[in-house]
Amino acid sequence: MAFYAFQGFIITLLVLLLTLHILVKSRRSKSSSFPVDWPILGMLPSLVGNLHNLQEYVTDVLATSSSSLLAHGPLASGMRLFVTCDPENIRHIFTTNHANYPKGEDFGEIFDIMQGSLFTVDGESCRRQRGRMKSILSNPRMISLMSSCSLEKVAKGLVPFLTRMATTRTAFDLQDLIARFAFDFTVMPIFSVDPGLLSSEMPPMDAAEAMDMVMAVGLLRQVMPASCWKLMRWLNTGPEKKLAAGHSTLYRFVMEMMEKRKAKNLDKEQDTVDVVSSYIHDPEFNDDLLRATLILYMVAGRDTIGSSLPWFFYNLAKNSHVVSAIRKELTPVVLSRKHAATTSNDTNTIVVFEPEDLKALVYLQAALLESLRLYPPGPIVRKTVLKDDVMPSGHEVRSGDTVLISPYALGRMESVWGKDWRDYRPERWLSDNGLKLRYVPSHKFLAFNSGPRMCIGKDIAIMQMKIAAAAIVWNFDMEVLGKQTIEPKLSCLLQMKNGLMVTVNKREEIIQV
Ligand code: HEM
Repeated sequence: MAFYAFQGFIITLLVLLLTLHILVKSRRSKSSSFPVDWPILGMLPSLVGNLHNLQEYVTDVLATSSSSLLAHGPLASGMRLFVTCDPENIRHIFTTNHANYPKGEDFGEIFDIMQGSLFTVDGESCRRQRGRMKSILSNPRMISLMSSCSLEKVAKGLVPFLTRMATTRTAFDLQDLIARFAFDFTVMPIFSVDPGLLSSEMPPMDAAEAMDMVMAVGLLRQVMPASCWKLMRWLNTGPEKKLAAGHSTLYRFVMEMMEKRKAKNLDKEQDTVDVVSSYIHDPEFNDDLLRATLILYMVAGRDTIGSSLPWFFYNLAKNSHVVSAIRKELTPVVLSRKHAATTSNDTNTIVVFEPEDLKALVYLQAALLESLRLYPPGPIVRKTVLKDDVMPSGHEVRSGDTVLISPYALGRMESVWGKDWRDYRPERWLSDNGLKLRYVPSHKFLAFNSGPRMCIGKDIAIMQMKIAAAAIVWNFDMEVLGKQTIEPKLSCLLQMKNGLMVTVNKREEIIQV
């Protein structure tokens, strides 16, 4: 037994060293021309060699493999991967035969900070926790609280900051700003406490950075043989060491928020509506499960919206006609407000839009969805195979195989979106007369997942993004600085590796009445 453990350790070590060697070489050469499956080492060298460019690499490989392929891990690892972005396979995996494709037990190990919460479980536990979250997130008072938190942060945080940057003509990192904004408005309805990342002091973002670390190391843990990352965790080295520090930071953050919430004596009040109040008296949610669930709420809202909006503004910066079309759609809302107002006829003041103003705006929604097509916050989804099965594409998968589905590649397949898939074109989401949103099935547009594990917060998310997008687009002109390399970071979250430096100008003479 000890001999086999030692042998396993040596093989893992060798694979690790070889992998690091290839990584260093490929960083120097910037090459992405490895074959997918190597003898003995399987797909590991090509994966590691293309880590700097992973999403594009997976997209290229899938585009040249009829949207699906089987690959192998190193010989000793027994790892088999099925990678796909074929809509028919996606429908099969997420809906028709979804019981055969759970997240799997190792998913809970990979995202151990949320272990036991809905994010990591399947089966009965998933059914119960999902039902609970659905009822919390469909409560009109919760929806209204979440919208008002975003609105407050737009009016009191985002807009004053942008006005300052416009007045002083200062360039800033939009991704950093949105990260602060999304962190605050996500945490507020969970704990009834404003963490204040988007305030004039711009405090350090330790907890937000720890969440980024969970997602970055989460990706490495998904593509590496488990023995590799577990060895690094045991040795407390490399990314695993940083992750351990990130976990401590997040635990501390949740504890601090709970203390601040407690000091407000909210649990004595009957009508408290925050997320904590929905769980705190439930004996099923012991301290660990409660903490994991609260972190899941933070991840679900902050990570997704925080990484979507920078890509949205990046797309707008390259497509000024879309900016004009959004402003055209917003104009009647502003005019009707102006006509309703009796005291002011100043057309140049800042306008912040209420959820009711924005519900019916289909072009703005289409522009957001089109950005999510090209830049889905979760670029890779992982499932495991329970029983041997045959995919609609004809590929055979075996019990224990890992399935990787790429929403990033799916949004870029010519076979799904046509020859103009590269173009950012909100019109593809609209009916011919432009008045209604077109129905696009979720197995062709996977940004919000598909089937029984579909995102529960989709409508809330769209509203929160509309609130921020409308205020920024209406009140400011934005320009992306030249000479930046805009590319995805290596993470489960599609963030920009180097941020997004922009300048803004306050719009003048917005409406000629
Ligand atoms: C742009 C915004 C958003 C996108 C693109 C998005 C996307 C997704 C995706 C892809 C999943 C599946 C994750 C997985 O199973 O691994 C998911 C699940 C989930 N989302 Fe969202 N989400 C967004 C915003 C939100 C917001 C604002 C909330 C809460 C207010 C939310 C709540 C949830 C919950 C609770 C789940 C877990 C469902 C389950 O595991 O069964 N999401 N979301």
